[in-house]
Amino acid sequence: MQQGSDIHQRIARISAHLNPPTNHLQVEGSCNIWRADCRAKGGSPGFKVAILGAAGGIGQPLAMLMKMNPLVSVLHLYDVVNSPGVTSDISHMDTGAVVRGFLGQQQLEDALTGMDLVIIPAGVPRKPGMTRDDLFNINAGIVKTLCEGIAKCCPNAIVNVISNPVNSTVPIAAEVFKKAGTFDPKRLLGVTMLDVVRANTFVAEVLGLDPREVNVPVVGGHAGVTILPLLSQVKPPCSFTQEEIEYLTSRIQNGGTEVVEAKAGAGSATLSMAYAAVKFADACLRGLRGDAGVVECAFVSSQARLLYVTELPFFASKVRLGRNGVEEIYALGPLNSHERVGLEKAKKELASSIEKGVSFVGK
Ligand SMILES: NC(=O)C1=CN([C@@H]2O[C@H](COP(=O)(O)OP(=O)(O)OC[C@H]3O[C@@H](n4cnc5c(N)ncnc54)[C@H](O)[C@@H]3O)[C@@H](O)[C@H]2O)C=CC1
Ligand SMILES: O=C([O-])CC(=O)C(=O)O
Repeated sequence: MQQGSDIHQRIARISAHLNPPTNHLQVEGSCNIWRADCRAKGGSPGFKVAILGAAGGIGQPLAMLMKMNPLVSVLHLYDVVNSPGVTSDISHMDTGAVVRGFLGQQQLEDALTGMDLVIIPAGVPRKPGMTRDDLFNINAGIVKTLCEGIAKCCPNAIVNVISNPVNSTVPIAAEVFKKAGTFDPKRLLGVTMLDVVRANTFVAEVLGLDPREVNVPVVGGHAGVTILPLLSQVKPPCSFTQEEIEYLTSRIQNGGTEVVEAKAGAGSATLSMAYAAVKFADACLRGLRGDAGVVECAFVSSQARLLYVTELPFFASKVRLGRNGVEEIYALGPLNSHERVGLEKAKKELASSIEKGVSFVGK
Protein backbone atom coordinates (compact mmCIF):
# COMPACT_ATOMS: atom_id res chain seq x y z
CA MET A 1 0.00 0.00 0.00
CA GLN A 2 2.79 2.31 1.10
CA GLN A 3 4.72 1.35 -2.08
CA GLY A 4 1.66 2.11 -4.28
CA SER A 5 1.24 5.61 -2.88
CA ASP A 6 4.98 6.30 -3.37
CA ILE A 7 4.59 5.39 -7.02
CA HIS A 8 1.60 7.73 -7.34
CA GLN A 9 3.56 10.54 -5.77
CA ARG A 10 6.48 9.90 -8.12
CA ILE A 11 4.16 9.91 -11.14
CA ALA A 12 2.54 13.15 -9.95
CA ARG A 13 5.99 14.69 -9.55
CA ILE A 14 7.15 13.60 -13.00
CA SER A 15 3.94 14.81 -14.59
CA ALA A 16 4.25 18.21 -12.85
CA HIS A 17 7.82 18.37 -14.08
CA LEU A 18 6.86 17.68 -17.70
CA ASN A 19 3.82 20.00 -17.71
CA PRO A 20 4.81 22.71 -15.29
CA PRO A 21 2.27 25.39 -14.41
CA THR A 22 3.74 28.80 -15.05
CA ASN A 23 4.77 29.35 -11.42
CA HIS A 24 6.75 26.14 -11.23
CA LEU A 25 10.46 25.98 -10.57
CA GLN A 26 12.04 22.83 -11.92
CA VAL A 27 14.29 21.23 -9.34
CA GLU A 28 16.42 18.10 -9.73
CA GLY A 29 15.75 14.96 -7.72
CA SER A 30 12.88 14.11 -5.43
CA CYS A 31 12.22 17.56 -3.99
CA ASN A 32 9.59 19.61 -5.80
CA ILE A 33 9.54 23.27 -4.85
CA TRP A 34 6.88 25.62 -6.19
CA ARG A 35 7.85 29.14 -7.13
CA ALA A 36 5.25 30.48 -4.69
CA ASP A 37 7.13 28.71 -1.88
CA CYS A 38 10.54 30.08 -2.84
CA ARG A 39 12.10 33.05 -1.08
CA ALA A 40 13.20 34.93 -4.22
CA LYS A 41 9.99 36.02 -5.95
CA GLY A 42 11.08 38.88 -8.19
CA GLY A 43 12.14 38.06 -11.74
CA SER A 44 15.22 39.83 -13.13
CA PRO A 45 14.43 42.82 -15.37
CA GLY A 46 14.77 41.98 -19.03
CA PHE A 47 12.93 40.80 -22.10
CA LYS A 48 10.61 37.86 -22.65
CA VAL A 49 11.67 35.69 -25.56
CA ALA A 50 9.98 32.67 -27.16
CA ILE A 51 11.68 30.16 -29.46
CA LEU A 52 9.29 28.22 -31.71
CA GLY A 53 10.95 24.98 -32.85
CA ALA A 54 13.14 24.97 -29.74
CA ALA A 55 13.85 21.23 -29.74
CA GLY A 56 15.40 21.19 -33.22
CA GLY A 57 18.94 21.31 -34.52
CA ILE A 58 18.98 25.12 -34.39
CA GLY A 59 16.47 25.44 -31.57
CA GLN A 60 18.52 23.63 -28.90
CA PRO A 61 21.81 25.55 -29.17
CA LEU A 62 19.79 28.72 -29.74
CA ALA A 63 17.89 28.07 -26.49
CA MET A 64 21.18 27.48 -24.68
CA LEU A 65 22.73 30.69 -25.98
CA MET A 66 19.60 32.76 -25.25
CA LYS A 67 19.60 31.39 -21.68
CA MET A 68 23.12 32.87 -21.41
CA ASN A 69 21.98 36.32 -22.63
CA PRO A 70 21.70 38.75 -19.71
CA LEU A 71 19.03 40.78 -21.56
CA VAL A 72 16.59 37.83 -21.35
CA SER A 73 14.50 37.43 -18.20
CA VAL A 74 12.01 34.82 -19.43
CA LEU A 75 12.64 32.18 -22.10
CA HIS A 76 9.75 30.15 -23.52
CA LEU A 77 10.68 26.99 -25.42
CA TYR A 78 7.95 25.69 -27.73
CA ASP A 79 7.99 22.69 -30.05
CA VAL A 80 5.66 19.93 -31.21
CA VAL A 81 8.08 17.30 -29.83
CA ASN A 82 10.72 16.98 -27.08
CA SER A 83 10.39 20.46 -25.57
CA PRO A 84 9.99 19.16 -21.96
CA GLY A 85 13.40 17.49 -22.08
CA VAL A 86 15.14 20.47 -23.66
CA THR A 87 13.44 22.79 -21.13
CA SER A 88 14.46 20.67 -18.15
CA ASP A 89 18.04 20.54 -19.40
CA ILE A 90 18.40 24.26 -20.19
CA SER A 91 16.63 25.30 -16.98
CA HIS A 92 19.51 23.96 -14.87
CA MET A 93 21.92 26.58 -16.24
CA ASP A 94 22.71 29.10 -13.49
CA THR A 95 21.95 32.20 -15.56
CA GLY A 96 19.18 34.75 -14.92
CA ALA A 97 16.45 33.79 -17.38
CA VAL A 98 13.50 31.74 -16.15
CA VAL A 99 12.84 28.91 -18.64
CA ARG A 100 9.44 27.41 -19.38
CA GLY A 101 8.57 24.65 -21.82
CA PHE A 102 5.49 24.29 -24.03
CA LEU A 103 4.54 21.22 -26.03
CA GLY A 104 2.14 20.98 -28.95
CA GLN A 105 -0.38 23.25 -30.63
CA GLN A 106 -2.63 23.40 -27.56
CA GLN A 107 0.17 25.17 -25.62
CA LEU A 108 1.16 27.59 -28.40
CA GLU A 109 -0.92 30.47 -27.03
CA ASP A 110 0.56 30.13 -23.52
CA ALA A 111 4.02 30.04 -25.07
CA LEU A 112 3.41 33.31 -26.91
CA THR A 113 1.43 35.43 -24.46
CA GLY A 114 3.40 38.45 -23.26
CA MET A 115 6.49 37.89 -25.41
CA ASP A 116 8.70 40.80 -26.55
CA LEU A 117 10.65 38.76 -29.13
CA VAL A 118 9.65 35.57 -30.95
CA ILE A 119 12.29 33.59 -32.84
CA ILE A 120 11.07 31.00 -35.36
CA PRO A 121 13.43 28.16 -36.38
CA ALA A 122 10.52 25.66 -36.76
CA GLY A 123 10.39 23.61 -39.93
CA VAL A 124 12.24 21.04 -41.97
CA PRO A 125 15.84 21.52 -43.15
CA ARG A 126 17.36 20.68 -46.56
CA LYS A 127 18.98 17.44 -47.64
CA PRO A 128 21.65 17.26 -50.37
CA GLY A 129 20.23 18.06 -53.81
CA MET A 130 17.40 20.23 -52.48
CA THR A 131 16.98 23.99 -52.79
CA ARG A 132 15.55 26.06 -49.96
CA ASP A 133 12.44 26.52 -52.09
CA ASP A 134 11.91 22.73 -51.96
CA LEU A 135 11.07 23.25 -48.26
CA PHE A 136 8.19 25.61 -49.09
CA ASN A 137 5.42 23.01 -49.15
CA ILE A 138 6.03 21.94 -45.54
CA ASN A 139 7.43 25.08 -43.94
CA ALA A 140 4.92 27.57 -45.38
CA GLY A 141 2.07 25.99 -43.41
CA ILE A 142 4.15 25.77 -40.22
CA VAL A 143 5.13 29.45 -40.35
CA LYS A 144 1.56 30.48 -41.19
CA THR A 145 0.12 28.66 -38.15
CA LEU A 146 2.78 30.02 -35.79
CA CYS A 147 2.24 33.58 -37.06
CA GLU A 148 -1.52 33.26 -36.53
CA GLY A 149 -0.66 32.51 -32.89
CA ILE A 150 1.64 35.54 -32.70
CA ALA A 151 -1.05 37.82 -34.20
CA LYS A 152 -3.46 36.64 -31.51
CA CYS A 153 -1.22 36.47 -28.42
CA CYS A 154 1.68 38.92 -28.83
CA PRO A 155 0.89 41.20 -31.80
CA ASN A 156 3.49 43.75 -30.66
CA ALA A 157 6.38 41.31 -30.44
CA ILE A 158 9.43 41.60 -32.68
CA VAL A 159 9.45 38.48 -34.89
CA ASN A 160 12.69 36.89 -36.21
CA VAL A 161 11.96 34.36 -38.99
CA ILE A 162 14.66 31.73 -39.54
CA SER A 163 12.58 28.98 -41.22
CA ASN A 164 13.36 28.54 -44.90
CA PRO A 165 12.76 29.62 -47.55
CA VAL A 166 13.15 32.99 -45.78
CA ASN A 167 12.49 34.84 -49.07
CA SER A 168 8.95 33.39 -48.95
CA THR A 169 8.31 32.72 -45.24
CA VAL A 170 8.73 36.40 -44.30
CA PRO A 171 6.10 37.48 -46.88
CA ILE A 172 3.87 34.69 -45.51
CA ALA A 173 4.25 36.09 -41.99
CA ALA A 174 3.46 39.61 -43.26
CA GLU A 175 0.30 38.42 -45.02
CA VAL A 176 -0.91 36.56 -41.91
CA PHE A 177 -0.38 39.69 -39.81
CA LYS A 178 -2.11 41.86 -42.43
CA LYS A 179 -5.14 39.55 -42.41
CA ALA A 180 -5.25 39.77 -38.62
CA GLY A 181 -4.89 43.57 -38.74
CA THR A 182 -1.65 43.47 -36.70
CA PHE A 183 1.03 43.96 -39.36
CA ASP A 184 3.78 46.33 -38.29
CA PRO A 185 6.51 46.20 -40.95
CA LYS A 186 9.08 47.42 -38.41
CA ARG A 187 8.60 44.36 -36.24
CA LEU A 188 9.02 41.55 -38.78
CA LEU A 189 12.57 40.55 -39.69
CA GLY A 190 13.90 37.65 -41.76
CA VAL A 191 17.19 36.42 -40.31
CA THR A 192 20.00 36.70 -42.89
CA MET A 193 22.70 37.10 -40.24
CA LEU A 194 24.34 33.78 -41.13
CA ASP A 195 25.20 35.18 -44.55
CA VAL A 196 26.97 38.10 -42.87
CA VAL A 197 28.70 35.77 -40.37
CA ARG A 198 29.94 33.58 -43.24
CA ALA A 199 30.98 36.58 -45.32
CA ASN A 200 32.97 38.02 -42.41
CA THR A 201 34.68 34.66 -41.89
CA PHE A 202 35.55 33.96 -45.52
CA VAL A 203 36.69 37.54 -46.24
CA ALA A 204 38.86 37.53 -43.10
CA GLU A 205 40.45 34.27 -44.26
CA VAL A 206 41.33 35.79 -47.65
CA LEU A 207 42.67 39.00 -46.12
CA GLY A 208 44.48 37.30 -43.24
CA LEU A 209 42.48 39.28 -40.65
CA ASP A 210 40.62 38.43 -37.45
CA PRO A 211 36.95 37.89 -38.52
CA ARG A 212 35.82 39.98 -35.55
CA GLU A 213 37.43 43.01 -37.19
CA VAL A 214 35.65 42.48 -40.52
CA ASN A 215 32.18 43.65 -41.50
CA VAL A 216 30.66 42.67 -44.85
CA PRO A 217 27.19 43.97 -45.74
CA VAL A 218 25.13 41.20 -47.38
CA VAL A 219 21.92 42.36 -49.07
CA GLY A 220 19.10 40.91 -51.21
CA GLY A 221 17.69 37.73 -49.73
CA HIS A 222 18.61 34.33 -48.32
CA ALA A 223 18.96 31.82 -51.17
CA GLY A 224 21.58 31.34 -53.88
CA VAL A 225 21.96 34.36 -56.16
CA THR A 226 19.69 36.46 -53.94
CA ILE A 227 22.52 36.48 -51.35
CA LEU A 228 24.50 39.52 -52.50
CA PRO A 229 27.70 40.33 -50.57
CA LEU A 230 28.80 43.92 -51.12
CA LEU A 231 32.55 43.30 -51.22
CA SER A 232 33.15 46.90 -52.35
CA GLN A 233 31.82 48.07 -48.96
CA VAL A 234 33.83 45.78 -46.68
CA LYS A 235 35.09 47.34 -43.47
CA PRO A 236 37.99 47.85 -42.94
CA PRO A 237 38.31 49.21 -46.50
CA CYS A 238 40.22 46.77 -48.71
CA SER A 239 40.47 45.64 -52.31
CA PHE A 240 40.17 42.22 -53.93
CA THR A 241 41.41 40.68 -57.16
CA GLN A 242 38.75 39.54 -59.66
CA GLU A 243 39.59 35.95 -58.74
CA GLU A 244 39.05 36.68 -55.03
CA ILE A 245 35.72 38.40 -55.78
CA GLU A 246 34.47 35.39 -57.73
CA TYR A 247 35.66 32.91 -55.09
CA LEU A 248 34.16 34.90 -52.19
CA THR A 249 30.83 35.64 -53.89
CA SER A 250 30.35 31.99 -54.80
CA ARG A 251 31.42 30.69 -51.35
CA ILE A 252 29.11 33.11 -49.51
CA GLN A 253 26.15 32.36 -51.82
CA ASN A 254 26.69 28.60 -51.46
CA GLY A 255 27.66 28.49 -47.76
CA GLY A 256 24.40 26.77 -46.81
CA THR A 257 24.79 24.13 -49.51
CA GLU A 258 28.40 23.54 -48.42
CA VAL A 259 27.13 22.58 -44.94
CA VAL A 260 24.17 20.55 -46.28
CA GLU A 261 26.55 18.47 -48.41
CA ALA A 262 29.07 18.02 -45.59
CA LYS A 263 26.28 16.83 -43.27
CA ALA A 264 25.27 14.35 -46.00
CA GLY A 265 21.58 14.00 -45.17
CA ALA A 266 21.77 14.91 -41.47
CA GLY A 267 20.40 18.41 -41.99
CA SER A 268 21.76 21.90 -42.61
CA ALA A 269 23.66 24.52 -40.60
CA THR A 270 22.54 24.44 -36.97
CA LEU A 271 25.44 25.55 -34.75
CA SER A 272 26.64 28.50 -36.84
CA MET A 273 22.95 29.37 -37.38
CA ALA A 274 22.25 29.35 -33.64
CA TYR A 275 25.28 31.60 -33.16
CA ALA A 276 24.05 33.96 -35.90
CA ALA A 277 20.46 33.92 -34.58
CA VAL A 278 21.62 34.86 -31.10
CA LYS A 279 23.85 37.62 -32.46
CA PHE A 280 20.84 38.98 -34.33
CA ALA A 281 18.36 38.51 -31.45
CA ASP A 282 20.77 40.27 -29.12
CA ALA A 283 20.90 43.21 -31.56
CA CYS A 284 17.07 43.33 -31.61
CA LEU A 285 16.98 43.32 -27.78
CA ARG A 286 19.63 46.04 -27.52
CA GLY A 287 17.52 48.07 -29.97
CA LEU A 288 14.40 47.48 -27.85
CA ARG A 289 16.36 48.62 -24.78
CA GLY A 290 17.10 51.88 -26.57
CA ASP A 291 20.80 51.40 -27.33
CA ALA A 292 22.07 53.76 -30.03
CA GLY A 293 23.73 52.68 -33.27
CA VAL A 294 22.55 49.05 -33.49
CA VAL A 295 22.88 48.21 -37.19
CA GLU A 296 22.59 44.74 -38.78
CA CYS A 297 21.47 43.26 -42.10
CA ALA A 298 18.00 41.71 -42.24
CA PHE A 299 15.29 40.78 -44.77
CA VAL A 300 12.53 43.31 -44.08
CA SER A 301 9.43 44.82 -45.59
CA SER A 302 10.23 47.86 -47.68
CA GLN A 303 7.31 49.56 -45.91
CA ALA A 304 9.26 49.48 -42.66
CA ARG A 305 10.67 52.92 -43.16
CA LEU A 306 9.22 54.52 -46.28
CA LEU A 307 12.50 53.93 -48.05
CA TYR A 308 12.30 51.59 -50.99
CA VAL A 309 15.85 50.27 -51.34
CA THR A 310 14.56 48.51 -54.44
CA GLU A 311 11.09 48.36 -55.99
CA LEU A 312 10.56 44.98 -54.27
CA PRO A 313 8.20 44.73 -51.27
CA PHE A 314 10.87 42.86 -49.24
CA PHE A 315 14.64 43.12 -49.40
CA ALA A 316 17.59 42.42 -47.12
CA SER A 317 19.74 45.42 -46.34
CA LYS A 318 21.40 47.19 -43.46
CA VAL A 319 18.83 48.35 -40.93
CA ARG A 320 19.04 50.30 -37.68
CA LEU A 321 17.28 48.59 -34.81
CA GLY A 322 15.58 50.52 -32.05
CA ARG A 323 12.69 50.57 -29.59
CA ASN A 324 10.14 49.86 -32.36
CA GLY A 325 12.18 47.33 -34.30
CA VAL A 326 13.42 48.57 -37.69
CA GLU A 327 13.91 52.31 -37.20
CA GLU A 328 15.79 52.95 -40.43
CA ILE A 329 16.61 51.14 -43.67
CA TYR A 330 19.87 52.17 -45.26
CA ALA A 331 20.27 52.74 -48.98
CA LEU A 332 22.51 50.26 -50.80
CA GLY A 333 25.27 52.79 -51.37
CA PRO A 334 27.51 52.80 -54.43
CA LEU A 335 27.74 49.38 -56.13
CA ASN A 336 30.46 48.28 -58.56
CA SER A 337 29.55 46.74 -61.92
CA HIS A 338 29.84 43.15 -60.60
CA GLU A 339 27.43 43.99 -57.77
CA ARG A 340 24.99 45.77 -60.11
CA VAL A 341 24.78 42.63 -62.28
CA GLY A 342 24.32 40.53 -59.12
CA LEU A 343 21.56 42.85 -57.91
CA GLU A 344 19.52 42.40 -61.10
CA LYS A 345 19.78 38.58 -60.82
CA ALA A 346 18.85 38.72 -57.14
CA LYS A 347 15.80 40.93 -57.76
CA LYS A 348 14.41 38.61 -60.43
CA GLU A 349 14.50 35.55 -58.19
CA LEU A 350 13.35 37.48 -55.14
CA ALA A 351 10.27 38.82 -56.92
CA SER A 352 8.95 35.32 -57.61
CA SER A 353 9.82 33.95 -54.13
CA ILE A 354 8.02 36.88 -52.49
CA GLU A 355 5.00 36.46 -54.74
CA LYS A 356 4.87 32.73 -53.92
CA GLY A 357 4.70 33.54 -50.19
CA VAL A 358 2.08 36.25 -50.62
CA SER A 359 -0.20 34.08 -52.74
CA PHE A 360 0.11 31.13 -50.30
CA VAL A 361 -1.74 33.12 -47.65
CA GLY A 362 -4.10 34.65 -50.20
CA LYS A 363 -5.42 31.16 -51.04
N1 LIG B 1 17.70 31.64 -42.03
C1 LIG B 1 18.80 30.91 -42.06
O1 LIG B 1 19.90 31.45 -42.27
C2 LIG B 1 18.76 29.45 -41.82
C3 LIG B 1 17.56 28.79 -41.81
N2 LIG B 1 17.50 27.44 -41.55
C4 LIG B 1 16.18 26.82 -41.53
O2 LIG B 1 15.75 26.64 -40.18
C5 LIG B 1 14.76 25.59 -40.14
C6 LIG B 1 15.05 24.64 -38.98
O3 LIG B 1 16.26 23.95 -39.20
P1 LIG B 1 16.77 22.83 -38.13
O4 LIG B 1 16.65 23.35 -36.76
O5 LIG B 1 18.06 22.36 -38.63
O6 LIG B 1 15.65 21.71 -38.35
P2 LIG B 1 15.25 20.54 -37.35
O7 LIG B 1 14.40 19.58 -38.10
O8 LIG B 1 16.45 20.02 -36.63
O9 LIG B 1 14.36 21.30 -36.26
C7 LIG B 1 13.13 21.87 -36.59
C8 LIG B 1 12.25 21.83 -35.36
O10 LIG B 1 11.01 22.41 -35.71
C9 LIG B 1 10.00 21.67 -35.04
N3 LIG B 1 8.70 21.88 -35.66
C10 LIG B 1 8.18 21.31 -36.77
N4 LIG B 1 6.92 21.74 -36.95
C11 LIG B 1 6.67 22.61 -35.94
C12 LIG B 1 5.54 23.38 -35.58
N5 LIG B 1 4.41 23.36 -36.29
N6 LIG B 1 5.62 24.15 -34.48
C13 LIG B 1 6.76 24.19 -33.76
N7 LIG B 1 7.86 23.47 -34.04
C14 LIG B 1 7.80 22.70 -35.12
C15 LIG B 1 10.47 20.23 -35.14
O11 LIG B 1 9.81 19.41 -34.18
C16 LIG B 1 11.96 20.39 -34.86
O12 LIG B 1 12.25 20.28 -33.49
C17 LIG B 1 14.81 24.94 -41.53
O13 LIG B 1 13.73 25.41 -42.29
C18 LIG B 1 16.12 25.42 -42.10
O14 LIG B 1 16.13 25.43 -43.51
C19 LIG B 1 18.62 26.72 -41.30
C20 LIG B 1 19.86 27.34 -41.31
C21 LIG B 1 20.03 28.73 -41.62
O1 LIG C 1 21.23 26.03 -46.56
C1 LIG C 1 20.26 25.73 -45.86
O2 LIG C 1 19.34 24.99 -46.20
C2 LIG C 1 20.17 26.34 -44.50
C3 LIG C 1 20.48 27.77 -44.62
O3 LIG C 1 19.63 28.57 -44.94
C4 LIG C 1 21.88 28.18 -44.50
O4 LIG C 1 22.72 27.43 -43.99
O5 LIG C 1 22.17 29.30 -44.95
